[in-house]
Amino acid sequence: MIELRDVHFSYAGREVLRGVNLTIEGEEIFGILGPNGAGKSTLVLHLNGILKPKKGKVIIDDLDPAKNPKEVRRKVGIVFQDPNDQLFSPTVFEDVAFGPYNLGLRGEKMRERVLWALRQVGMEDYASRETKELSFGEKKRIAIATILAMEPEIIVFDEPFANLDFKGKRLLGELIRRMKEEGKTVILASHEAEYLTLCDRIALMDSGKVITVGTPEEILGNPRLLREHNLEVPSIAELFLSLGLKVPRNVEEARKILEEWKRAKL
Ligand SMILES: Nc1ncnc2c1ncn2[C@@H]1O[C@H](COP(=O)(O)OP(=O)(O)OP(=O)(O)O)[C@@H](O)[C@H]1O
Repeated sequence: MIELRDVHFSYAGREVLRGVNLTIEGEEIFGILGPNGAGKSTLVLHLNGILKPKKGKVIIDDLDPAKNPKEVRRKVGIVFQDPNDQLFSPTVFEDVAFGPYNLGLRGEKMRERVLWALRQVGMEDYASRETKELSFGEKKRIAIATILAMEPEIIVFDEPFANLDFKGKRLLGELIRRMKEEGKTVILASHEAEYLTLCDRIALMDSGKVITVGTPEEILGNPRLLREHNLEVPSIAELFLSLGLKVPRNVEEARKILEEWKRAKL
C-alpha cells in the first residue's frame, strides 16, 4: 500500500507540493493527471525516496522511503520522464543488466532476465546496440526495460507514452494491463488525459494539490473539470459523451458500448 499524508515539498523555498494526500492499494492502475507544473514528477520522486517531504509522510508497505530507500527501491521502480536520466551504460545490455546485477543475478539467469525485459518492450534485437546512438523513443523503451528487469511490485511511469510510436504505445498498454493481472500496482503520471483511460482510478492534480480522485468515467467524463485545469478532453470521451454514452476504457469496451447502443436504436 502507498500512502501520502499531507506531503509538502519546496524547491529553493517555492512550495510545489502543498499537502498531498493519497492512498493507492493493491492491483490497480492508478493515474496521476495534471497540467504542466502541477507537481506530478515531484510527487513521483517521493515514492522511492529520491526526494523527501519537507512536511508530512510517505509510507510504502509500512516503510518510509526517506528512511529506508534501499528496501523501498526493491519494491518501487520508477521510469523517469526523460530516458537520458535513466540510461548511463555503453550498451543496451549493460544498461538493462545493471538492476538485476545489483539484485544478485549472474550468468545465464541475468542474461535471461535482460532479454525477457527487452522482449516486453519489443527491443530484443537491440541488446548489443550502443545506448547513446538510439533515438529518443528507443531510449524510452529501453528505460522501461531497465525497470522491468528488476521486477518491482510497484512500477511508476512518468509520462510513459510521450514520444512512443504506435507499436510502442500498444506494447506499453498491453504490458501495463498484464502487470496489473500479475498483481502489481502501476502508477501512470501524465498531463494527457487520453493515455489514462486504462486506469482504475485517477487523481487530478493541480498547483501541488490533489483536487479530486475518481474513476476514469468521473474524471475523463467530466470535460468541464478537465478544462478548468487546462487539460485536454480525450476525443474518445468527447465523442461518447456527445452520444450520451459511457466513456470506454479500451477498444473492446468501446465496441461493446457501441454495439449495445446500435441494438437499442434499432
Ligand atoms: N529541480 C527543480 N528545481 C526548481 N524547481 C523545480 C525543479 N523541478 C521542478 N520544479 C518546479 O516545480 C513545479 C512542479 O514541477 P513538476 O516537474 O513536478 O511538475 P509536473 O506536473 O511533473 O509537470 P510536467 O507535466 O511539465 O512534467 C514546477 O513549477 C517546476 O518548475
